[in-house]
Amino acid sequence: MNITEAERDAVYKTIFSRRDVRREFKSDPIPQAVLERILLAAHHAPSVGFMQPWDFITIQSPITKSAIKKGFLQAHHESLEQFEGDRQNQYKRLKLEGIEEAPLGICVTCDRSRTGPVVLGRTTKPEMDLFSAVCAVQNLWLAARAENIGVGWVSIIHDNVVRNALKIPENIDIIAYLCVGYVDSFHSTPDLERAGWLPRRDVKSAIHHEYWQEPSFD
Ligand SMILES: Cc1cc2c(cc1C)N(C[C@H](O)[C@H](O)[C@H](O)COP(=O)(O)O)c1[nH]c(=O)[nH]c(=O)c1N2
Repeated sequence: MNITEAERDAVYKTIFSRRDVRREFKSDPIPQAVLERILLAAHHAPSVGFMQPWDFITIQSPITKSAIKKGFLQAHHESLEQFEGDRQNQYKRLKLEGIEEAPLGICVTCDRSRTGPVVLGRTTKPEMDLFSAVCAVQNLWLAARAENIGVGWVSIIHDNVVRNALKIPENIDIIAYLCVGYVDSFHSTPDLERAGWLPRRDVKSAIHHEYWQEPSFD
């Protein structure tokens, strides 16, 4: 099955216009059929040894969201201390989550023992199962963008807060807490770039030929 030019262009359009969304979520619920398509796309991510270690917890309850938000605020406060001077002031002004505004939360987890202790492809790099779950997050993010749904990843929160709020057993790893909801539009550049936090690197500085070279940033 060949991909047509129009289909190829749609894939690139989706990739380049995907954004991390933290604000401007609309309260419209996500129809069940749409959510199922997005989660099916996530479930079709590549995984080491085909172990499919992920699970997806959907969160709609305001009480649960409020517990997550509380955890974010605590971790956000701690993070603030890591920056100094102007950078700290700039950090303070950033909006870094949409936990309560987004109609839906999705927590992606990883069961590292899902298919037993020995996994094809994980024997020399044990973290490959975690990376597989991140591949599921990326599929989810892109599928959501194709549905005109925004996704924001919140990692400024301690695992134990998410674990307690969502009753996640100790043997399950927490990969991502995602805020999910419709938005009217997607910004053409990342929020952090627009806020002057960091610019996008020139792709040329990321591509090396034959061997590693110190990237130049000019
Ligand atoms: C693993 C991981 C973890 C986080 C993020 C991303 C990833 C990959 N990002 C989003 C991040 O800031 C964003 O992707 C970059 O700024 C680039 O912007 P776009 O995603 O292209 O819009 C993110 N954003 C945010 O506001 N709060 C957060 O806690 C996090 N955490």
